[in-house]
Amino acid sequence: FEPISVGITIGAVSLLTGYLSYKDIYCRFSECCREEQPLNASALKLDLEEKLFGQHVATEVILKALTGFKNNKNPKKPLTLSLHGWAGTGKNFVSQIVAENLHPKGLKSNFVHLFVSTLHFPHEQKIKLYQDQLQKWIRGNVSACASSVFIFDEMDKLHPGIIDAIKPFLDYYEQVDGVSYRKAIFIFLSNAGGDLITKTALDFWRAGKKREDIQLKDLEPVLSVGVFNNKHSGLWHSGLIDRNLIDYFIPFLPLEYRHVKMCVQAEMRARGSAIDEDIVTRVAEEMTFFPKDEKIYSDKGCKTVQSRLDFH
Ligand SMILES: Nc1ncnc2c1ncn2[C@@H]1O[C@H](COP(=O)(O)OP(=O)(O)OP(=O)(O)O)[C@@H](O)[C@H]1O
Repeated sequence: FEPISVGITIGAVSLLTGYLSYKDIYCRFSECCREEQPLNASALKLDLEEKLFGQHVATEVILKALTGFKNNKNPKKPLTLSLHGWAGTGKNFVSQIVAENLHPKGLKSNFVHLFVSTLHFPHEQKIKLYQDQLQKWIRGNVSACASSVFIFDEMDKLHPGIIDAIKPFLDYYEQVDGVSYRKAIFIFLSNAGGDLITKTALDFWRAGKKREDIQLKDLEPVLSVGVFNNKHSGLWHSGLIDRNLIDYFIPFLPLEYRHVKMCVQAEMRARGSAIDEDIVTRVAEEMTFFPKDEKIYSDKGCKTVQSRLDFH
């Protein structure tokens, strides 16, 4: 044994463990960006299966997309998900679940950022300013935490100029101005294609087929007409689609009466109250359903369930 090198080794080891335990303690009290932390895929699966009702296609695609991306040590581009569907079908809700599974504080995390078009970018004449601010914001946040999550709600109302501003970050570049965006996740939410997704679900229902038999391949052509070739949609104008910058298009099906009931029950559970089936039925029956004759799908999805429950 050579006393000096043994001493150095012991010193180095204790410094390292000291640093690790310091980091552990620090991260317990203050939020840390744990970019190398693997995704707990079974926890995400359980969350989606237990909390998200009536969205078997979205559940499957989201699981596949996130596990694939997080298991890849060397992604070539950031993950971009585009969520489509009717109002109140769970697009924001899913983003929240995804965010919580990536960063435990979810939407409150310093590493998760939600933008709402009409709220954050309301004035068309200020587009240049918004572009500048948004680019700085994304650059700053990805530099601080590579696995940052950016959610853009109301994507169909987003000015194409704003989409242009995010486009360089979504591409296959190794770095943009010294920052790599390849571990970040971008989630876009929109109603674009919602009417055509509903039509497909309705065709299945009218043909006597089960909702659960609807597959992604049944909806892909629908999305391609409603979203990819819709010249009025911001997505089309921005060229995100023809440059293949969106990794997954995720359809959300319209919700039925039984799903609305499940939402009411979930809300009662969340409020810590016992499930009262009479109230569940009353709240669900107060919602309006379409089409006019069959009345199958809730026109607001589960959106107003929480406020309606307050009246009972
Ligand atoms: N599929 C679902 N499963 C469980 N709960 C749901 C589902 N869809 C909606 N909800 C409930 O309804 C609330 C409103 O839904 P959410 O905001 O996710 O709708 P959205 O699809 O984003 O609508 P919009 O397009 O209008 O923004 C959610 O917070 C959640 O409580």
